[in-house]
Amino acid sequence: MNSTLTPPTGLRFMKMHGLGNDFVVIDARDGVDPVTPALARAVGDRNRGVGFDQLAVILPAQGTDFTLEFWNSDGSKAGACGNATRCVSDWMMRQLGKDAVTLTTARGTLSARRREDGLVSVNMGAPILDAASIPVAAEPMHLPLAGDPVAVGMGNPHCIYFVEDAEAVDVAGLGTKIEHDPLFPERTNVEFASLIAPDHLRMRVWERGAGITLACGSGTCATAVAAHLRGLTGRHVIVDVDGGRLEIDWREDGVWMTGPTALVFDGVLSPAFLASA
Ligand SMILES: N[C@@H](CCC[C@H](N)C(=O)O)C(=O)O
Repeated sequence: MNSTLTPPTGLRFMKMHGLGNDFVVIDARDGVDPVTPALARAVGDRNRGVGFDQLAVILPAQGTDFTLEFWNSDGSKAGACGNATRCVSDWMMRQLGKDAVTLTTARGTLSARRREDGLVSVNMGAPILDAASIPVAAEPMHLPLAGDPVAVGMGNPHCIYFVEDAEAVDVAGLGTKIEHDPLFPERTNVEFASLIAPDHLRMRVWERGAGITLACGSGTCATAVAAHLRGLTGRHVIVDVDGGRLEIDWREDGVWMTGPTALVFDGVLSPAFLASA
């Protein structure tokens, strides 16, 4: 028997995605958190590992139903990941036999629930609009950069450009440049959005630590907040991203994001792979 294909022991994982924003999820509630930056990079390698945009680790509850931490495929940590939060919350709701859960993340306590249409909503909390907390070294509503972008924090930093045609933007070229702009001491995610109607946006994204992704939940929330603050939209918007459609509702109690979730497969990282990571 080939021990690499059928390891006697190893590390179990699930593969999930929300609108093509894909995740490896490790349930570490019963043991120690196994993830290091090197392991995150190795698992995130789409040729030699499993491949993901983000790695989500479920950790023991801390006064909520569970704790969730996030890694990017470059081995950096992220304070928020909206789509992974929706996907893991959906799985946890099924595990716990509930239609709503609360979770602890680096940005605080979040809540999620299943809607009657089967889509999963998460309250991503209030947007962060003060420069020091985003963090960004300028006035967030009008950054001193060509194109007049807005900075918004959702537990992670976002730099949002409103453009005539999001399809025409060189997302990789501009995204990598802005991600590393000195205005952002912790780097930034970068969104390019165009207005379709006062309740409808088109958005493309460059994610800090992951590059172009098909969707970014926190980025979609940040873009909806920025669009409303700029007077372009109301507080409820549909956002078309490369991987599909998200619904954002900025309410009194926080920014709610709703969309589909998918569990694709589960598997085991072999001892040989873990030893080489
Ligand atoms: N895909 C995510 C965001 C993931 C984290 C981001 N790349 C960061 O470093 O802040 C989402 O759905 O929110």
